[in-house]
Amino acid sequence: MSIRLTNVSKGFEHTQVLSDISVTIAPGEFFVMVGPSGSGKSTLLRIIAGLTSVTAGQIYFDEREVTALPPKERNLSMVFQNYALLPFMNVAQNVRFGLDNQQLSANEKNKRVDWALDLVHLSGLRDRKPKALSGGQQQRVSLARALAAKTPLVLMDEPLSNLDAQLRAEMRAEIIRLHREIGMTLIYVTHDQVEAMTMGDRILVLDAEQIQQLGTPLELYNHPANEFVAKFIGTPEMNIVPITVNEHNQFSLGTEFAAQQAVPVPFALPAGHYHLGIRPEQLVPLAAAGTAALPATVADVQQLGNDTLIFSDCNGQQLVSRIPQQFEVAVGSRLQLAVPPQKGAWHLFDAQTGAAIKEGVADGGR
Ligand SMILES: Nc1ncnc2c1ncn2[C@@H]1O[C@H](COP(=O)(O)OP(=O)(O)OP(=O)(O)O)[C@@H](O)[C@H]1O
Repeated sequence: MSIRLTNVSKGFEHTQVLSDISVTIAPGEFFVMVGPSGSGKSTLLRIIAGLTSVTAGQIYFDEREVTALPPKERNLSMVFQNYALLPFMNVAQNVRFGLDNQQLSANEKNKRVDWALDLVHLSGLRDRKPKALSGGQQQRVSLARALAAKTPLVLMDEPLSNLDAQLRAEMRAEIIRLHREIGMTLIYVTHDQVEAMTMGDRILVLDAEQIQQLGTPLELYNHPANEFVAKFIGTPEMNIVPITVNEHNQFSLGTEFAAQQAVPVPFALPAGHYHLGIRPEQLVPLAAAGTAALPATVADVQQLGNDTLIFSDCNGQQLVSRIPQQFEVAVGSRLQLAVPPQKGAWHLFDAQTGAAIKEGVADGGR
């Protein structure tokens, strides 16, 4: 089922939450909506479900307008963060309960329950009550209940946020598998950018009432539309620092040109003030002092086992580097951070608006 929102806005009494949201979701897509707390992700999902009305705009399912339809007429199912299981029913009864709205024979309902429990690997626990299940198992029951209805659209609102890290990773893989097997349209809300990056065909980043960017995970990572997306996607977050470029194509960190810190820009960049974004993995120390390097002082080191994070100070700007190995360096020592020579590692943003500078400058006038 395809989903289309046109100019959807939503305000509550004292707050505007969504303004003019337009988006089309393709049939069978795994579509993730991500954003910080309070950005309106759940509100947008509830609008699609029919649980919250819009202030303006229209919603279409397969080109049929559903804006005014109640949830039970929209042919969808939902999975919530808190599982929403009924404590006095066992696992099989909870799954069957999700079929109550459907005109199916008792035999067909039994088959659906068996099928859904099998899908989530819970057939052996069908007689247990929810309180005798782990958090991950309870979440599996709520998944089974949503899947048993075989609706062409499934909505999930932070379904994994009550689980510990290991279970979360397991359930992530499980949901990806279920989506692949069943092929329903899946709209998934999370505030966790790792979930968004690893699960979604496309990601919609929501903030300040607006769509900040819509694209595939790697489009967002490699070409963030603005500083908000650049910082939101990726861990540790992208370094974004003010730079000043002079007429000799040299730059220094900071809002004023510092001649003693000047480093050549590896491509033509008009003089001016910018915000420069560099991913931590693209800002690694040079073995020896080089011409295109930023001198920095190590402020902190975090050994993660497989990676080392180095936090440093360069001309008053805080920077973080990620080195994909164990790396010994003392706090207080001096480092030369190599300026990445490839243009793709440079993310330039407008110093006032934070919008990515795409044409003519960062891409060298392509
Ligand atoms: N029924 C309501 N009445 C008034 N304000 C509401 C209502 N529901 C949500 N809001 C407000 O709308 C804004 C967005 O809430 P929403 O739950 O959609 O955000 P979210 O991005 O899902 O956040 P979180 O990640 O914290 O769940 C918040 O400021 C919230 O206080």
